[in-house]
Order: sequence, then structure tokens, then C-alpha cells
Amino acid sequence: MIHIKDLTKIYRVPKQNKKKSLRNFLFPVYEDKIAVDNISFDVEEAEIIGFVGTNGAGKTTTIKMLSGILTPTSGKIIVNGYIPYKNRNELSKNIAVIMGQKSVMFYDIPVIESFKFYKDVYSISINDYKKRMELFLDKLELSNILNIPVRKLSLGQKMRCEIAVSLLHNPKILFLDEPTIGLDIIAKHKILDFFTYLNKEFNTTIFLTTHDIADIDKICKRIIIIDKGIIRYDGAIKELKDRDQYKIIEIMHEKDYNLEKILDGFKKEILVSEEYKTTIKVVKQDVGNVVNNLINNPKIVDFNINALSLESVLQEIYLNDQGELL
Ligand SMILES: Nc1ncnc2c1ncn2[C@@H]1O[C@H](COP(=O)(O)OP(=O)(O)OP(=O)(O)O)[C@@H](O)[C@H]1O
Repeated sequence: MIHIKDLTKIYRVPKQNKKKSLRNFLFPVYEDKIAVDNISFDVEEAEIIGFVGTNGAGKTTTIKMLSGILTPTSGKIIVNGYIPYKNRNELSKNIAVIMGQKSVMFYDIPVIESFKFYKDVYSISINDYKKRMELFLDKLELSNILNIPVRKLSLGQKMRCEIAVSLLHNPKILFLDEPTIGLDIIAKHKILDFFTYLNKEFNTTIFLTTHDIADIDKICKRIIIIDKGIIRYDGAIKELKDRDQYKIIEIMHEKDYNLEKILDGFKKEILVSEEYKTTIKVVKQDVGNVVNNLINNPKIVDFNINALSLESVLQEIYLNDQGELL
């Protein structure tokens, strides 16, 4: 569905010059800024990919190249059989790009007018339009808001409408850039459940970029980590979590317990310390022995062993800067 090989995007930016002279203003010197550096990956039909990275990693630039908004500096890129920057019109019939902070609807008029407009833009038949609207009314609960002007909608309502309008033409691929930004947990889950539904029901391929790692953990099996324009990891989320060398142990205990004494000799980090509950992080190899000590101690009431959350795993990757992970 998506094929990218050795893809690079270099921006030409004016070189920062501390000296503010007329010469520098009239004849600026430029330098190259490598935003995406020789990346390669493939995405199969009906996959849901999480594309993550810190600020400035190259995510939006990649999505813009995938959707034909930007022309790559070099490399190969094919999306649904098209070269995006050459066949943007054809490609747009098969994809949707949803950016959490950008709107495609008309601000001052009722929501339904935007739907009618895009029905004509995409030349959608009356029958297909009715079917799609039924789906949106049902799954995104739009029935009570279609006649309200966009500017009067809450952020959650607006986002549900944005998504529905962008999906009127039943695209095969969705490029999502921060689709749940600013939403409360209920609105967020509704939207994520809807994406999962589209994926199952219509085999829609989903390419999701977000800073909200919980979103990725909820709906993606595969994750691509990009860092300073370079792909650091491309694989299963489960494998990434399994590679992690730590476990989290949540210990329920009596008030007067002594952790140092119970776990004497083990390297541990205390993450949360409460009166009757303490959460610690220990290396995987020590878990067996730590558990032994906990079981044999009368001050310990109960305990749970958990893997690190995807968010913590990624945090460690970014912080440790371990280089190539692949
Ligand atoms: N139009 C542009 N001109 C020059 N440099 C740009 C342009 N757009 C992005 N960049 C630079 O390219 C790099 C990658 O930016 P990009 O927006 O793709 O990152 P990102 O991963 O989407 O970041 P964020 O999560 O902050 O949105 C950054 O260093 C950014 O400053």
C-alpha cells in the first residue's frame, strides 16, 4: 500500500547570521536542513502503523511527502500505486489527511453544508453519500450537531465532524497527524474506536502520528520510531516492550515495612511511594529473587508485576540515545 525507499527531504533555510547588515538581508546565505534522512519502509493494506518521534523528528514532513503536499529531495515513494507528488489529484481520491490542528470545514455555517460541499468535490453518488452519512451518524454520533455552525461546536464535536467530512469518499488510506490533540478521554476513545472499526470493516490502512503514546498503544501493533530524520525502530510494539530490560512491581504493604531491608542488595528505583503502596522498577533478571523476598515477608500484603508502559519504554529510548535500534 505504501512503499518508501531511501526517502530524503532537505529544506533550504536562510543561515542565521548575527550581523544584521543590508548585505545579509539582500543576499542571504542558505544552508541545508535535513528533515528526513534516507528512510525506507513498507506498509501493507489494512495495517495500522504508529509513527512516533520527538519534536522536529521529521513526522509531519514524512506525512506531507506521503500525501503529495511536499516533493522529496530524493528517494522513491509510492502510495496506493501512485507517486504522490506527481499524481496528487488521483491520490487524493484514495487517501485522507487529518491534521488535529487544521480544519477543512466552513467555520460560520452549519456542519451539514460542509458535508454537501465535499460530496460534490469528490463526486459522491447520492446512494454512497447516504450510506456514509448513516455510518457517521451512528458511529460518530453526529445527528444532533449537523445543523450547528462549526464555530459553536466543542472541540470533541468538531473533531468528529472533521473526521467524518474527511472520510466521506471512503479513502483506502488515512494519514492522521495528532487526531486526538486536546480531546478528553471519552471523546478520544470514541474516535480511536472508530478508526479501529474502519480498519476492520473496510480494510482501511492507517498511518497515525501522535505524541499521545497511549493512542498508539491502543490501536497499533506496529510502530516506527523516527529521530532526527532517521528511523530508529520499525517493528512490533510487543517486541519493543519485550526488549525492555525492566519490570515494574507494585507492592501493597503494611505501613511500617522496610523496603531497604526486604530488598537489600537489589538495584531498584522507587517510582511511587505511598503509605500502603510502593511502586518500584527493577531489572528483569532480578524479578525472580525480588518476588521471593516479597513472598517471604509478613509485612507484604500483595504485589503485581507489570511491563513498562510503551510511553516509559520510548522515554528511555529517547533519553538514553542508544543509536540504532533496528
Ligand atoms: N518548511 C520548513 N522549512 C524549513 N525547515 C523545516 C520546515 N518544516 C520543517 N522543518 C524542519 O524540519 C525538521 C522536521 O520537522 P517536522 O515538522 O517534520 O517534525 P515533526 O516530527 O513533525 O515535529 P513536531 O512533532 O514538532 O510536529 C525540523 O527540524 C523542522 O524545524
